[in-house]
Amino acid sequence: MVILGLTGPTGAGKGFVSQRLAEKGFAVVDADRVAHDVMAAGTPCVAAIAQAFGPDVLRPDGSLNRRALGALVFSDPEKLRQLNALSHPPILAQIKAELDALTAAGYPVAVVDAPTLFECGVDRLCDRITAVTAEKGTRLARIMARDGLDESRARQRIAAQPDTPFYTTRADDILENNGNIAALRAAVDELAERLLTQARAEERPCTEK
Ligand SMILES: CC(C)(COP(=O)(O)OP(=O)(O)OC[C@H]1O[C@@H](n2cnc3c(N)ncnc32)[C@H](O)[C@@H]1O)[C@@H](O)C(=O)NCCC(=O)NCCS
Ligand SMILES: Nc1ncnc2c1ncn2[C@@H]1O[C@H](COP(=O)(O)OP(=O)(O)OP(=O)(O)O)[C@@H](O)[C@H]1O
Repeated sequence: MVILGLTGPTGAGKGFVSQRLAEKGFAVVDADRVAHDVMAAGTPCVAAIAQAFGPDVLRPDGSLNRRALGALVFSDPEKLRQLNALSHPPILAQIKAELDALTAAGYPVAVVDAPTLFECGVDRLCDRITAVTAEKGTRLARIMARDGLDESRARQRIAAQPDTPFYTTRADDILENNGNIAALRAAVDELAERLLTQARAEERPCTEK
């Protein structure tokens, strides 16, 4: 199975790209969804987070108060490092397990959509990596609209992530998403064709010299 890692900074358009690849029939593992699963109420990860950050990061029902935790970690690099150290190992283990299951089920291509692909170590599971990028002002406007963030919160979230070259210098392909949705869709469809070609080449028995 060919594994494509999809990464890039917040608001660049990874979610749209992975949704389009899913429409094309590819299996998609959404690292944000996996993160929600491993940090659900009652998990060892949430217990460790509450111990490290205090009871205010929990709701009365024991679930994570994501807004409160986000406000803490996105304004303090040391706290973000601490959260990553607690959350990334179980996220990586769960993604690996899901990819193993997809391989066993015979999928030709799987896509992992992960904003922290490199930080989590998920890049080491991937055959190809595509970085989705867009200009900072565009990303700012997109996440303010999508997540209902005020401008300072949105800027804080962008500042908590590495700059664009961190992603582009480590990726095999770059999808620049500064245009309209139709342009992005066309670029994704072209990427999908290339992935299928690679998957077919891997499946071909080695009878040719
Ligand atoms: C801090 C948390 C609780 C905030 O939750 P909230 O629901 O408000 O935001 P959400 O998870 O949707 O994240 C919004 C965006 O922030 C960025 N982001 C998330 N985690 C990180 C991180 N560790 N480092 C840098 N950017 C991050 C991503 O672009 C993400 O899409 C949450 O982001 C979290 O638990 N992060 C640590 C786990 C992680 O790295 N998740 C990313 C998937 S591997
Ligand atoms: N080319 C585009 N034109 C207009 N809106 C766009 C475009 N690309 C993405 N969007 C919108 O911008 C928002 C951010 O895109 P998306 O959620 O795909 O980003 P992301 O890279 O997954 O971000 P995050 O890491 O924060 O989850 C979404 O509401 C999406 O619909």
